[in-house]
Amino acid sequence: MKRGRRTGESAATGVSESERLLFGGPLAYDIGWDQHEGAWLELGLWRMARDLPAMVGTALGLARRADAPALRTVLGAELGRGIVQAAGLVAVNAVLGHLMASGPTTARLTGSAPALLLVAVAGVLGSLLRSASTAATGALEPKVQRLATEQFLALGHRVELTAIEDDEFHRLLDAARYGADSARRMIRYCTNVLNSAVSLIAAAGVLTVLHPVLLPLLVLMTLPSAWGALVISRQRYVSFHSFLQHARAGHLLGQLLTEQQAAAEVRVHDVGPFLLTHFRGMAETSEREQTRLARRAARTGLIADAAGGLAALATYGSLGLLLWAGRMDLAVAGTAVLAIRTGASSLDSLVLQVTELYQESLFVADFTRLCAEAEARTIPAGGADLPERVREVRFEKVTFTYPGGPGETPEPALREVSLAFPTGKIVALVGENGSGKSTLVKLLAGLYLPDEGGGTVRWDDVDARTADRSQIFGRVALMSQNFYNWPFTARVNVGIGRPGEPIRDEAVEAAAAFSGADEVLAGLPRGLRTLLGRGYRGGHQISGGQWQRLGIARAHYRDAAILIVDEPTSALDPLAEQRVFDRIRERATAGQTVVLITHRLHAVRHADLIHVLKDGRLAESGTFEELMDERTGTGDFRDSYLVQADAFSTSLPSPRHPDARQRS
Ligand SMILES: Nc1ncnc2c1ncn2[C@@H]1O[C@H](COP(=O)(O)OP(=O)(O)OP(=O)(O)O)[C@@H](O)[C@H]1O
Repeated sequence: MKRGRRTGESAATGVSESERLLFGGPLAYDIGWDQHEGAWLELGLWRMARDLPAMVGTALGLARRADAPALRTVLGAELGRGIVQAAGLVAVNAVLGHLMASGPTTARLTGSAPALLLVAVAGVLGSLLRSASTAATGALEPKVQRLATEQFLALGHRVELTAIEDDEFHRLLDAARYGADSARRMIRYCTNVLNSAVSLIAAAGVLTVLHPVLLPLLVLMTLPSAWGALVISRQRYVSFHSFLQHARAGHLLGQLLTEQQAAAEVRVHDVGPFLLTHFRGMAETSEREQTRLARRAARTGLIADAAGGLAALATYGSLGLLLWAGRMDLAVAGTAVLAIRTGASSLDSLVLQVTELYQESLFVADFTRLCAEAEARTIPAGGADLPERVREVRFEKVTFTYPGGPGETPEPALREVSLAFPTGKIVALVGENGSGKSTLVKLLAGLYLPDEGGGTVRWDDVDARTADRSQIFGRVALMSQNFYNWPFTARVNVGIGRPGEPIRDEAVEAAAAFSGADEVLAGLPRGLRTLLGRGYRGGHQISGGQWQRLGIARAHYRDAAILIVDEPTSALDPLAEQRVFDRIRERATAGQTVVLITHRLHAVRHADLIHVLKDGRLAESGTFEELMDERTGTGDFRDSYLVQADAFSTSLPSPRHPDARQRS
């Protein structure tokens, strides 16, 4: 029943044509939360009362860690303000008592003077305490946000790669990012709640003394607005979750229109109007949702106001009745009206602040859930030590499957693969697109582990599953197909290969010479200090091949035991490519293991060992000669090699470039 109602809430907006066309289906949907989390979404008074303390505890815990003295100042000042307000109310009561007593006006005025002075002192003290609280809150909030964001980012970068690639985990990451901001806002709401609660207690205390029936009436007056605020808050929260991916996709469309990478195609292919149309399509879906929410909020607000009005009528009616029946003095009734007004506004503000606090706390709960989930999916720290000098890394019947989406049963990307990477050798991995080469080297690099019961990757006798993964990472330099172009200086683009150490310019220059990036550096306006990335002051753009040379330099600078190069030279010109392959051979001679993935089969002639993958299985292994020999090879490698060789078989004029002639 509840599930149906909730699903209906967001389904009401429908799926836009843009979502269907660009993203293949609805992005605003209710999955996950209903099915897995269920009860935590139930926003009711009871649940709020039960969960809120823990959530407030989380925010206050963050605040204490961020700046304990500032937190103490805020709490002390707010508590003080409440007490001062209570004293002020009592003093007002005394003033009214004196003014409405019988006797000459001068005597009544003189009699009320001390109480009046107390009212004034309470006002001044209240202002001082408020400014102390404002200053401390202002200092505390950004620190809490920084701490929460840092915690979020620290967890995010330590989780397994499979978690980062998991759609559900990504949704949680999105929500938790918002939760870090919520932690900041919670501090303000916490102080407001504290303040309203103390002044409410003061007003309630005064009311109870005046007449016991006034207190329940005060509570009755506020219940409808509490209900209204809760319902609206719940609707907003459900909507936020339903629209998380939709909002990200809409943002993406906006970004694509102005992004540098897409800029050329956007203009030449005239993609701009297409993207803009769909941006509007997506935005209109969001607008419909906002309109729907606003209508429901207006309806809920009306009902709450009507009920609140009836309750106010009952309260003031009861006060009138008490006066009429002579059960209350006029002075007491005056104070009662004042206390009811103060109490009602404190209670209103308390309810509003608690509801806001609760709404924020739900996002902080996402943050807490992310922390727990990330903790469970974090790459474990510690483990078995790798041998000082590893003789080989061995794959034994390794099967690996990428996680599938809901309702999918994905096929394994690797099936029972057994092969070895001996130390100090050049090992080539070849095979068709999608045959599993990149997946296999990610297992070698420790980024993925084999399926449960799906074989073992061994570093000599140490199983990668139980090994200290940071040691595996430390042994590997990865120059992957999709290496990252860091939008920093050229120096950092190479030096980030060893991020834990100060960058040494001589080593950076040596690494650049290794990959041919020295020529790139020579052409940069500020050499190593040139910022690589348009869009920032002094930013410089380099070509795809030049980025690749820098990427290879970075992998070399890392100076790891195993150098994995996945299609390292796809963007290099032929001479630069030849130079890189020559240098890679030198590295292997110097004792480094080189794992080379390439589709240019002539480049693997000099490999010590070639593994051929096909449909996620090992098709054959051997030296170039063995694979080319009809008696020892299966033909998988030979056939592909001959197809490529055939393209070059016509006799060509000899090269003019001296380097090329030397090598031929
Ligand atoms: N992150 C991923 N999530 C899910 N499936 C993936 C992921 N990466 C690769 N795959 C799938 O795993 C299979 C093997 O992909 P892989 O990238 O290892 O192939 P490859 O041999 O390196 O291909 P190519 O020569 O085109 O680079 C493919 O079917 C691919 O769709």
